Amino acid sequence: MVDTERPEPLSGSGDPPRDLLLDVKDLSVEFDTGHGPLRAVDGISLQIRTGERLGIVGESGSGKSVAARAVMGLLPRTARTTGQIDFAGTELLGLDPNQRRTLLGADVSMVFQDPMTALNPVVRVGRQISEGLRFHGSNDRQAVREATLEMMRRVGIPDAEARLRAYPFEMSGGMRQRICIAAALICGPRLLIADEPTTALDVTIQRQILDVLTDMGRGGMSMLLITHNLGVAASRTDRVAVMYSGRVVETAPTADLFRTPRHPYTVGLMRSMPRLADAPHTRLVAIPGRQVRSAGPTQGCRFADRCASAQPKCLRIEPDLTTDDSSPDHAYACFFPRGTAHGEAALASNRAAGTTAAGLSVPEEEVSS
Ligand SMILES: Nc1ncnc2c1ncn2[C@@H]1O[C@H](COP(=O)(O)OP(=O)(O)OP(=O)(O)O)[C@@H](O)[C@H]1O
Repeated sequence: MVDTERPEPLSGSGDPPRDLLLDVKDLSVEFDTGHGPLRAVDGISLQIRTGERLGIVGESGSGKSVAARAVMGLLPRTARTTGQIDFAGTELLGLDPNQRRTLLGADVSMVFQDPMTALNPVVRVGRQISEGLRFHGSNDRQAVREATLEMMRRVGIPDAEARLRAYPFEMSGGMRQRICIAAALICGPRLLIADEPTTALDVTIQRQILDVLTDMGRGGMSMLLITHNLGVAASRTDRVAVMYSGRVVETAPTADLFRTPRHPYTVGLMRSMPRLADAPHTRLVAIPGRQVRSAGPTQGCRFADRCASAQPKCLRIEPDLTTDDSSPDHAYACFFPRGTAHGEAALASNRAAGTTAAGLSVPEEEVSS
C-alpha cells in the first residue's frame, strides 16, 4: 500500500478576480427527509467569471441541481442552506425569496430539463416569453411584442409572428425548449443556469439547442451548464466542476480536465462515456458500486469504496481540493491522483494485490488513463 502526506488544502487563494460574477463559498444544503437529514450538497465552492461557461458534471444524485437551485433560491422549505453565495458583489443567502427575486431580477435566469413542466400549458407562448419584461415593468405593449418576436427569431423559432399565439402543446419538444430559452433570455441575464437543457430532446435537436445557448453566450453572458453528458461539457464549457456525493471532487479548465483527469472518479466517468467515433471498438467501463449520501460529516474519501486506487489513508481522511505544480487552475480532491507518480504507484500496488484498502477487487482491465 502507498501513503503520502496530506496535500495542502486550497485556502483563500488571494483576492477574487475582478471580473467574478458568481462566487459560491462552502455551500451546503441539507434536507429533512422521512429517514432523517440528507446532505445533498456538502461544502462546495464555485466561481463563474463574466462571460465564462462553467459545466457541472456528475452522476445522478451528486447534487448538481440542488446546488443550482440554491443559487436561484428555488429550494423547498425543507432545505437548510449554509455558506455564501455572492452574485456581482451582493450576498444572496439570508435574503428572503422575494428580496432575492427582486435583487436577482433580470440578472439570473434558469432553463430546466423538461420544457413541458416549465411552461404553463394554458398560456400562449408569446405571453410566457414576455412575462419577464412585464414583471420588470415594461408596459409598452408594442415594444414588448417587438422584443418577444425578436427573441423568438434569435432562438430559431420560425414563423414567430404566427407562433406568438400558440400554446405549448401545439409545438414540438425542441420548439418548446426554445420558448423556455427565449423566456429565460428576454431580460438579458448576466448569468443563465441551464439544468440538463437538452436531456429530454433527441440528438439533432440537442445540438441545435446547444448552438442557440452558445450563440447567446457570445454576448458576454455567463452560463452554468449542468449535464451528465461529458461530451456536452467538453464542447460547450470553459471550465468544468465534477461533483460526487455532494462535493466538488475536481475542477479545471475544460481542455485541461479532459487531457489530464486526476480524480479516479473523473477518469471513471470518462471511461463510461460512449464516443461515437470509436463505439464499436471501445469497451465502456462502468464505475463499480454506487454513491452513498450522508447526513453529516463522513470519514475518509466518499469515493474510496468504488476507487481502484484507494489506500488506507483514503478510508481515514477526506481529501480537500488541492493543486499541484503542473496547473494552479486544476484542483482535485484525491491523495493518489491519476497521472502522478504516487497515484500510478497506488493503482499498481492495488492491481498487484487484486484488491484495494476498501476491499474492492481491482479488475484486470482497470488500467491507468
Ligand atoms: N426536495 C428534496 N428533498 C429531499 N431530498 C432531495 C430533494 N431534492 C433533491 N434531493 C436529494 O438530493 C440529492 C441530490 O439531488 P440532485 O437533484 O441535486 O442531483 P443531480 O446531481 O442533479 O441528479 P440528476 O442528474 O439526476 O438531476 C439526491 O439524493 C436527491 O434525492
